[in-house]
Amino acid sequence: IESYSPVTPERLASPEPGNWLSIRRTYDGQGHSPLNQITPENVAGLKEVWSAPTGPYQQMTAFAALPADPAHEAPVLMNDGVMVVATPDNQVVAYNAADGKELWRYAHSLPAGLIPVHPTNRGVALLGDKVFFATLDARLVALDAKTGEKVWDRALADWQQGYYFTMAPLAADGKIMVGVSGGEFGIRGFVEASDPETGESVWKTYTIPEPGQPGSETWPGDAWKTGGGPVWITGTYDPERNIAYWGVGNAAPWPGVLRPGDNLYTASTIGLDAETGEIVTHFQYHPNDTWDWDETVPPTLMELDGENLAVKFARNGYVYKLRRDDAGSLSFVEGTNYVFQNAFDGLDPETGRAIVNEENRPKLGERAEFCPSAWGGRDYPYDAYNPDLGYIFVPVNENHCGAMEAAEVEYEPGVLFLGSGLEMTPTEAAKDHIGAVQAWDVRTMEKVWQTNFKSPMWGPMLSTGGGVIFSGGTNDAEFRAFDAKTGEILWNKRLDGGIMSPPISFEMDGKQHIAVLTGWGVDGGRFQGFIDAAWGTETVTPQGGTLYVFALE
Ligand SMILES: O=C(O)c1cc(C(=O)O)c2c(n1)C(=O)C(=O)c1cc(C(=O)O)[nH]c1-2
Ligand SMILES: [Ca+2]
Repeated sequence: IESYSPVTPERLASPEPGNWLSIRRTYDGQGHSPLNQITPENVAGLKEVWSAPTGPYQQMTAFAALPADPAHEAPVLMNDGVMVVATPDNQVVAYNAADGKELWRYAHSLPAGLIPVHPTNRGVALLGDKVFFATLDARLVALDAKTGEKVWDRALADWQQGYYFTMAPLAADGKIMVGVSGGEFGIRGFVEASDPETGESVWKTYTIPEPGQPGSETWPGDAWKTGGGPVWITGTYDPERNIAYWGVGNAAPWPGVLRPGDNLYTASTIGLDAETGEIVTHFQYHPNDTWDWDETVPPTLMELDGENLAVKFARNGYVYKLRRDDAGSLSFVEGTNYVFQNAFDGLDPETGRAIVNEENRPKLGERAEFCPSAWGGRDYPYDAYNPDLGYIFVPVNENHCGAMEAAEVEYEPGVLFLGSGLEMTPTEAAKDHIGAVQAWDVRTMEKVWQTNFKSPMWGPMLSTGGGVIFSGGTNDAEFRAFDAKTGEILWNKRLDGGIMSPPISFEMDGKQHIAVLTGWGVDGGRFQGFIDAAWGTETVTPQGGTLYVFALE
């Protein structure tokens, strides 16, 4: 690449309307493009401009206990005509946005014996003249953005002990931050910041406190050492207060009865001082997680009517409106369930603490049923926020329940540390629909519309200034445009594979474009597998693996 526009901190904090420089475009996680040429009136005229296969996968061993196909979950980033994307098998590819021509490709070599439980990658971070990505063998890699050549590469944890990376790094405050996966292996989760030039560690903050640290009193004995708390979705960031908000996943092993206590900071949002890594605020969605409800998606940040807010659709089936005070501390405003949920009796109206229904809580040697299942009201796929409307759009799955029966389990490094089986059963109402997109008005915290799909919904959302939202996510490989105000489907096109990656919007030659990647698998595929098993059906969704670009003619 001859001319590459360096990605400055200023550009990351305030990207040009025509570019998409970080995975949700802006640090607040809104997934919103201000471009407004594509409108409800003209979106039906959207046509493919070009498409490019991301190429064959490197060989990866399948996870025999719970097989899954690799899935594209990375958005393509757009920087002044250069597009960069990461593939599920840890390749990074740069394309010319004008014609889809491949500019360079980097293939990270994965060690023999690696068995990815979640074979995916959620994208790269751009900073300066480098591209950063985090690998399934727990390394952080820096590439030269002009050539794709490796600049440095460092192991942040030991993959043989069950640590791995699936998230896109966060480039903020002159650092590259990344959180670690491995909640199903009894890891001790962390977020680590590295120096972009040298790769050296700047700070490392564990999500599970050790004895003596605040929150350690919420863990019995040595349980903190293997307590889980993975962080596998990129944090949102408030540049003004220099706080990054990260979501912390499930506690390990799964059944809460094996580790009595609140188990901070599992199933929480934590706010880290980007300078030091210090935990400056936290909000726990449910104490003593026992449902594998990773709360890893960070809250979406917005300023509305002069208030700094954070809205979180939790995997536990409740939506939370939180306030961020002048120091960036989180406090509960209100919350309600957005799908049917019978694990809680409600939320404490003052604190937002979940009031757990003890009857449905998994116990030792006794099967307990709960709704929604472990995959929750929503899983990984991002919501998006339209600041003009004050609406937030969230992909959900409902009408499915789970069950667990707790059993004692011995920790062994690098071996699944679950303490329960995993069940998922669609309910009678699932015959009508499982997946849906919901729109909520953040002012009133009321649902404005809901558009249902018979299929599960595993598609991250894109919001645009023209009042059109885009997503895939269903097992029929359709890519759709919806009216942001009503939820009406305005346009749809079947692509070469199911879509689990976030669509983006960018400008080229004065024209608004939409780009998205196909690539179906990981937990959306597993979830479909459980439905097929319950109903005796066989759903085949093409795998895809192609980058598509669309524009009006
Ligand atoms: O505990 C963990 O470390 C961990 C990691 C991941 C991941 O890194 O993708 C997922 C999950 N858990 C998980 O529970 C889950 O439902 C899930 C879905 C997906 C996906 O890509 O669709 N990843 C993950
Ligand atoms: Ca998990």
